[in-house]
Formats: sequence, structure tokens, C-alpha cells
Amino acid sequence: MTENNLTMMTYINEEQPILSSILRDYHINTKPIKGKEWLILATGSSLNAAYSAKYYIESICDVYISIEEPFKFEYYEKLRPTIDVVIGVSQSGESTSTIEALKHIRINDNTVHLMALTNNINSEITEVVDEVIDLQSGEEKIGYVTKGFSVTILRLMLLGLKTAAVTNTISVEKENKELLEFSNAIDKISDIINKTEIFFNAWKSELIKASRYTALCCGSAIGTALEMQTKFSETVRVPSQGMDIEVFMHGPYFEINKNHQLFYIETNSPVNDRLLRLKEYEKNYVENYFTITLNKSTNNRTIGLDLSVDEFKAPLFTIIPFQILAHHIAEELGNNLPKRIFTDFGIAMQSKTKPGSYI
Ligand SMILES: N[C@@H]1[C@@H](O)[C@H](O)[C@@H](COP(=O)(O)O)O[C@@H]1O
Repeated sequence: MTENNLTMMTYINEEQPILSSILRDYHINTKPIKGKEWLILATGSSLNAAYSAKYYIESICDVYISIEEPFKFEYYEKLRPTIDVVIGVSQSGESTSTIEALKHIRINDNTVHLMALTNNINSEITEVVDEVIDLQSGEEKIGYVTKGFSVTILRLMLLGLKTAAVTNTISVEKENKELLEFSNAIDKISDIINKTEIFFNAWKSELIKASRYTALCCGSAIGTALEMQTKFSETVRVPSQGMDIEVFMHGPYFEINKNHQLFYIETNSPVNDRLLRLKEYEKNYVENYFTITLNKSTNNRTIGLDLSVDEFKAPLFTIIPFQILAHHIAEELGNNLPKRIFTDFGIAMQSKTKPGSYI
């Protein structure tokens, strides 16, 4: 494939094989994380990936995870003395705020273990940490990451699984059961892609009309809602937001009008009933609302992933329909995604160490 033909779909289609291969290499490639209190620093999609993995790791492993925006952390937060390890997650390894926050921590604390999780082991982030974990997600030349996002989530989840196994928090049987569940669900990613394509074709003419897109979730799916906001903002470029239903209920619901489109993310959370009640209420005020559920679909407004995974693994999969919809809606709206825009932004604002190498 020539560079001119690369699209987000190229990389979305690579998710299933790369996630399968990472899972296959789990026993060789995944080392446990030392310590009970982890602080993750990341920005953009990497931050959303951290939120996507946090609740799985905490559910399987006896650790506590805090997640912070690095810039805010550097200038306004204090490093808690109980933090054992700080993990800077940066797919490019070139986000200056993550690098600077790690440097700042090192200057003020000589004992905390600093790690980088990155797809570029020659990048600047690797020079400021004690240990580097290679994401190994392969090349991604469209800067609006999809494959790298999914790989980051799986890598983080597997670090949690390995840590749980090595510390005897879970049995070998449980570890194998978890690996099998991941594997079975990853094998169904091509079905998720097909179902989303059918959904998009059925709803295309409506989907492109929204004046605002809102993704609503409960608890452990927050990483999906946040990444929907990031991905739609970057690509569809129409106001987009993603949040927990409890946040929505305390302000944002006032702005709803019929031109908004709502996406509900259903992951069989214990508070799912509240999400269903909200959907029932809001359907009187918007023309278009859709659901992405872990279960089977019961109507044509719903993409049913039909996966046997718990709500904690769900974010690895619930994001995929949004990645595909972002690509297709952006294309329908005439946004030429391979053509880079604001190419001078990263350097002007010093948000990146160098201009992105993606097309
Ligand atoms: N627009 C990009 C985002 O798409 C990306 O997620 C973020 C973090 O990048 P990285 O994970 O390489 O640190 O940087 C930029 O802001």
C-alpha cells in the first residue's frame, strides 16, 4: 500500500492481528510492575487509554492507579509519598508535557521508579526514565491514532494481569481464563468492524447532520467516552463530547436539542439501569440516539458487539465502532484526513518535541 492510500481504516483493520500477536507473546513480553501505587501521566489519546485500562487493572490486581494530565501535574500537583511508580504513556514519545513532568518528578524525588510506555524507543521520553516498555504497535502514519490507542489499552491491561499473577493476587487458572476471554473477544473484532459498516451505511445520511455528538457511559467505560470526544474532535471536527451520565445530568443536559446525536455506551455496569432511564427520557428531545452495547443488538439503532467480556475489559472493544464512525463521518463531511493541518502547532506551542512524522 502506498502512503497515499493510507487511512484510519488501514490501521483499524490492523488492530485484530496486532492485538492477537501481543496476547500470544504475553508470557515472554509482559513484565510485572513493582509497587502498589501507580501514577500514570499521559495526554490526549494516551490519557484516554489509561482511563480505559485503569478499572480492569484495579479489578484484577491489588493496586491503586491515579491518572493525571502531566502539565497540570508538573505545575499544580504534589507527588504523593506513597506512589511507587510513575508511568509516562506517550505513543510518539514526543509529548513535551509528559516528558517535562517526568523530569520534574525526578528532580524532586530520587527514589520513585519512572517508566515510559511508548511506541518509539528512540524518543526523548526514554531518556528521562529508569525503564522503557515498548508498545510495539507498529507504524501509524495517520496522526489520529486508532491502532496505537487500542494497543496501549491492551498493553496496560496485560501489565495489570501479569502483576496480579506474579503477586499471587490471582491463580494461574484465573490468569489463563482472562487470557482466553481476551483472545476470544479479539477474534471478534472483524465482526465488530462489519457490524459498524452496516450501521454506518444504514444511518449515514442522519449521522452527518449532527450539530453535536455526545457519548454517554457509566463508570468503567469512561475511557471510551473520552476517546470518542478526542477522535471526533480531531477528525469529524463538529462539537463532540464524551462523559459519564452523572456528569451529563448536572449541566450538559440543558443544552440538548433535536440536532444533537447521542451515543450510549452499555457495558452491563451495575448502574446500567440509570443509563437506560436516561436514554428513555432523552429520546423525546433528540431525533437521533444510538447505542453501542456489549450485548446483542435488539434494534437497528444499536451496534451489538455480542462479546463475553466483563465491563472492565469492555473499553478495549467499545471504542472500535467510534473509531470507524469518526473515519466515515469525517470522510462524508469532506474532511481530508491524510492531509495534515495546523502542521506548525506542535512546535509553536511546544506541545511536541518535533513535528509529527505522520502524513
Ligand atoms: N493530537 C495528538 C493526540 O492525538 C495524541 O493522542 C496526543 C498524545 O500523543 P502521545 O501519545 O504521542 O504522547 O498528542 C496530540 O495532542
